[in-house]
Amino acid sequence: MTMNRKKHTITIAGAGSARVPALVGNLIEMKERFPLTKIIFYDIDNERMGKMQAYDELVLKTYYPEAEVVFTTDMDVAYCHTDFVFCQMRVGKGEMRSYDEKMPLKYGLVGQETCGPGGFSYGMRSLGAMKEMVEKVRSYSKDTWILNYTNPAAIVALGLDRLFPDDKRILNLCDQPFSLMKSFAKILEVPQETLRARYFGLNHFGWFTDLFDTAGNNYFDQLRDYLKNHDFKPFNAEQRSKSWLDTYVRVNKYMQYFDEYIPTTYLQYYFFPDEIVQESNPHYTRVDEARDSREKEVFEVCGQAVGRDTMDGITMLTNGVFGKLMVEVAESIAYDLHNEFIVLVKNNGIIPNFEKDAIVEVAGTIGKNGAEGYYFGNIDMFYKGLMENQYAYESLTVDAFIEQDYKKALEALTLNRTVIDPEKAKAILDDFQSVSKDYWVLK
Ligand SMILES: NC(=O)c1ccc[n+]([C@@H]2O[C@H](COP(=O)([O-])OP(=O)(O)OC[C@H]3O[C@@H](n4cnc5c(N)ncnc54)[C@H](O)[C@@H]3O)[C@@H](O)[C@H]2O)c1
Ligand SMILES: O=P(O)(O)OC[C@H]1O[C@H](O[C@H]2[C@H](O)[C@@H](O)[C@@H](O)O[C@@H]2CO)[C@H](O)[C@@H](O)[C@@H]1O
Ligand SMILES: [Mn+2]
Repeated sequence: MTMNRKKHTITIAGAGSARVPALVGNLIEMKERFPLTKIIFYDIDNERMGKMQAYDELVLKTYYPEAEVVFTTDMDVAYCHTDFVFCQMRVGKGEMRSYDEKMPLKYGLVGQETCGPGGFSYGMRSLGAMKEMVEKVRSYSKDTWILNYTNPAAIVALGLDRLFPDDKRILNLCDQPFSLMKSFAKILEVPQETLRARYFGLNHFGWFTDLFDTAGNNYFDQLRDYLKNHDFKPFNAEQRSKSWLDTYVRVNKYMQYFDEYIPTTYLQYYFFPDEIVQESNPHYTRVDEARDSREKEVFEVCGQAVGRDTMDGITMLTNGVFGKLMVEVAESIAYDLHNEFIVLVKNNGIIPNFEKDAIVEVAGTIGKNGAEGYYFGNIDMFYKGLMENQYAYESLTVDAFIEQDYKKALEALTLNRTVIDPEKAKAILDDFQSVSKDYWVLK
């Protein structure tokens, strides 16, 4: 189906991500909906990006010959002339994620990529590189859209809003609600494309409050009853690592206590930290599992393309979540479609009885001016208390980064529901500081 839409240039920042080959597949699948003239692959690590370059080049030469393809480690080449930045850096890479996930376990604290003390340390790292990226992009253009996956999205989104308050072309994304809705669709045996949700919270700290389809059929009570009586499995359970399968099942545990709404998988770290710590292996955490599964599989497929000039016998990778969401968001902006997504937006009264400056995660639409959240209304005391505490942690973390303020960092960690104890907060903060000198400094 030829749509003759305006063509764009995109820059993939963090192109050494093991998720990028599948993102390229999504771009190929959606070339009529979101056509491109040029794709710039940018990373600071040429060796890592190089592991996938032969594949990226071959699959695009085969299925997207009209697109110009550039690989670079030069920030200026990456950002000087581009319509969209698809940003997915892992600042400090797996090496630092390993510290994020392992060091807290020494103190009986949750070790996780985006939540708890690991999320604090990761947020401090990401804000530095993200600030540098935005400044570089904006030194060339105020019009380039920055679509960002770089985590922890909660800290990055709030920090960039504080650092660039007038920049209206930065949009932070999370694929978790989109991914969970795919799993809900499979459970309910309905097409995901027709499903719509209502949701509220902060990033990786929220709840589904409704689920219905475009024909007006409501599925929320049916889904909630299912999840109270059956193990929750992801739509792609057969492809997921054990730690993710365990994560999904803990949603059932949460709902044995609180079943008004359906929680994101990430809330478990704040409700069952001790159990999760007990089940954690301080020598082998999610980063190791991801390296030995997703990364290993992707690098193996990409390795098949080295020296080849056809894709014969080589699978084209795609991803029904990460890459698909990013491209659909870019499409909705580029052509002002106002499609519905779960979006990260400034509260500003969407939840009237919650902090107006918080970045909340709610249902909404995306068009040429970015994301607009649907009005949600007041939230009950239980959720308000949880979110105000979490927002205070997020806000103090951003302050600690901007002001290089040790005391605010300690306050942030002490507030975090997975830490609480100031002795442990100080111990983990000092440990993280000792390994983070290349990324952040506190005075
Ligand atoms: N928001 C979401 O819901 C969501 C979903 C999935 C992944 N992510 C995030 O996306 C990012 C990528 O994760 P992954 O596992 O796919 O990637 P990865 O760890 O496989 O690779 C990340 C790449 O980023 C590069 N990088 C680091 N600093 C950079 C910088 N300053 N400029 C350019 N590139 C830089 C690294 O060299 C590496 O090649 C992470 O932050 C991850 O947490 C977010
Ligand atoms: O542990 P990882 O590196 O495999 O994934 C961490 C990310 O997990 C979430 O995204 C998941 C998504 O929720 C899941 O269903 C599947 O589709 O993979 C996605 C990653 O592409 C979460 O939203 C991200 O913030 C995490 O970084
Ligand atoms: Mn996410």
